[in-house]
Amino acid sequence: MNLLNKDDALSLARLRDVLIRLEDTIIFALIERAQFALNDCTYQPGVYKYDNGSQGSFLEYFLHEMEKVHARVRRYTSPDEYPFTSPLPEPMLPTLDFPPTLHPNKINVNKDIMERYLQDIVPKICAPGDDLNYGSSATRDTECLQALSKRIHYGKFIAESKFMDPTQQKTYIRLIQNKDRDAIMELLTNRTVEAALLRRLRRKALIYGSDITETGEIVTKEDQETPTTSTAANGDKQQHQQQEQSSRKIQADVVVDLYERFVIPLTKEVEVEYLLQRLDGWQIPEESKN
Ligand SMILES: O=C(O)C(=O)C[C@]1(C(=O)O)C=C[C@@H](O)C=C1
Repeated sequence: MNLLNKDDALSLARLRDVLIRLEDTIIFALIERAQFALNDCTYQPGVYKYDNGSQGSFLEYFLHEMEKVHARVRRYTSPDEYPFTSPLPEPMLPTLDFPPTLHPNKINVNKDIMERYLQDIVPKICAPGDDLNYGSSATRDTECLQALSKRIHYGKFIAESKFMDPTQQKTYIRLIQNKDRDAIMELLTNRTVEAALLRRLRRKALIYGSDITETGEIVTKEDQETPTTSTAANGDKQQHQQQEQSSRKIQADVVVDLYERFVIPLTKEVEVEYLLQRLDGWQIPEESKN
C-alpha cells in the first residue's frame, strides 16, 4: 500500500486487500517462530546484562536495538508503523511528506499485542523447552510482533475510511458525540467479511503449513506413512487427522483462533478508539450535521 497516495490509503477495498496480504505475512512469521522451542528465558527480565542499560528481557533488548536502527531509516514516520520500544532516535533520512490521511491520534496498542503474543500465541505454536536458539527465536518473535502490529493498527485507516463514507458519516458523528462505544462497534462490524476471512485463513494455514511434493501434491508426513482409505474405521480416521495436524508446521486451528479471539477484536478496538477521538478539533461540515 502506498500511503503517500491518499486515495489508496482510504479505499476500503484496498485496505482489505492489505489485510489479506498480511494474513500471509502473519502465517509465515508464525511458522518460522514455531521451528524453535519456547525458549522462555528470552522472555524473562534480568537474565543477561545488556550494554544499553536495559532491565528487560532478551526479547525487549533485541527489539529496542532493532527499532533504533529502523527509526534511523524513518520506519516509524510511516503512519502504518508503530514501535514497541522507546526512546528512539530521530531519522537520518529526510522526512517523507505523507498526506494527512489519519486524524491526529496517539493510539498504540503494542503493549496489549506483546502481552497476548507472549501469553497466548508463543506457548501454542512452540514446543516447550529450550533449544538455545535465542537469537533466532527473538528474530522470529520480532517479525511476528511487527506483522501483528501493522495489521491491527490498520484498523485506524479502515475506521477513517468508514467514517468518510458519506452514507455513514452522520450516524458515526451522532454515536461518537454520545460516546456510544457499543453502537460504534456494531456499526463498524461486518460479519460477512469476518466469516469469509476466517474461512480463507483456515485454508491458507492448512496449505502453508503442509509440504508440497515434486509433483505438486500437498502432503504431510503421515500421508506417506499412514494411508487413509475410505474403508478406514472412524476411529482410525480421527487418529490420522490428529497425527496430520500435529505434523503440520502450524496448526490451522491455532491460527484461526488467534484471529478470532485476538487479531480481529483488537483491530476493532483500535477502530473504536480512533473513532471516539475522530471529532476532537474537527469542524463538522454543514452537510454532516445531525
Ligand atoms: O474489513 C473491515 O471492515 C474491518 O473493519 C476489518 C475487520 C478485521 O479485523 O478483519 C474488522 C471488523 C469487521 O467486522 C470486519 C473485518
